[in-house]
Amino acid sequence: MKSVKKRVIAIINPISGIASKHKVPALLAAAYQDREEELFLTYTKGEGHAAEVIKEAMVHGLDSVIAVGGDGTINEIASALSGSEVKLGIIPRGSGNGLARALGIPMQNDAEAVRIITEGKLVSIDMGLANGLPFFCTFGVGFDAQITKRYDDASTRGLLTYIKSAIDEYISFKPQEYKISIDNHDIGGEAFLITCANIEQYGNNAYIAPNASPSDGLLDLVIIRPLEGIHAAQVALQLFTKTIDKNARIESYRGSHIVIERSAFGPAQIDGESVQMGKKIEIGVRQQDLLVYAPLSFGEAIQPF
Ligand SMILES: Nc1ncnc2c1ncn2[C@@H]1O[C@H](COP(=O)(O)OP(=O)(O)OP(=O)(O)O)[C@@H](O)[C@H]1O
Repeated sequence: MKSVKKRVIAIINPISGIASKHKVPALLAAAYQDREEELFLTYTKGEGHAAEVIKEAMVHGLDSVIAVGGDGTINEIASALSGSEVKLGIIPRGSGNGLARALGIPMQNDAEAVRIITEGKLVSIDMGLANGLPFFCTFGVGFDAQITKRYDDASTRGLLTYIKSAIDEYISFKPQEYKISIDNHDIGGEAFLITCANIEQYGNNAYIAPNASPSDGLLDLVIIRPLEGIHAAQVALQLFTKTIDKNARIESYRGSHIVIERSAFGPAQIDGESVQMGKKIEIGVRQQDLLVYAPLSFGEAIQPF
């Protein structure tokens, strides 16, 4: 009897990030040449295309999907795979690459990223939902949502464009009043930024929730109160030194049901993509809803040296 080969699809976003992708197809073809899986490759044509490709492929049977892109590409793919047995592999090619970094997938070593997919371990991660929209990294309103909107509207991509968007936004940004609750505990007040984090970072090693776990069935709620001058500079530094939790002006909570209410409809960010959302946003989490390939060392305690 002829055995049916397992099917793997690599989905490449041609516009994500700034690093070249032209060597990725040959690298994948070589890696899968002698394996029992059959490799297919496709380039996304725009928003929503990755999900269509997966829907169609699932009808014919699908073992895994390799995302070649950033957190937006991964969000579309992971949303389509969540709750299924189909596994996700990542070759980081975004601007921020938050999920890949949080899992310990290297940024500039494609051979190793591929080896993690073919020989790494599977981990099961949570999926957050903000008014029903899935996220795997972070969801936020306030300053992070405004920067994301600016970045999405910019004509260039990459870290420098992101930094410019942040500085331009900081000059005109006005904090808002919010009603917030987490697991029925009311918080509220004025905030510069509110982030619900499934993973520790936004991407680019900007650690907004240094102790977040992607698999605990909980989200870390981080509230940054209005900041000025030196305090803003201090937070920016602590974001990149993974010490934001040491700042007394920053509040952190952990839970599984968060409600954010604001005065008007406006921007939000979901895994670094800008969306518009209503006044009331309900955020929940589905525990361990997505299977992802990670390095064998993922999850092991890092020994101080
Ligand atoms: N061919 C295409 N043309 C334009 N946009 C596309 C195309 N294919 C996919 N997209 C969209 O590109 C967006 C950005 O992709 P992605 O988030 O992966 O990159 P990034 O923003 O550079 O990285 P990161 O999210 O890690 O910062 C996604 O929302 C996706 O829907």
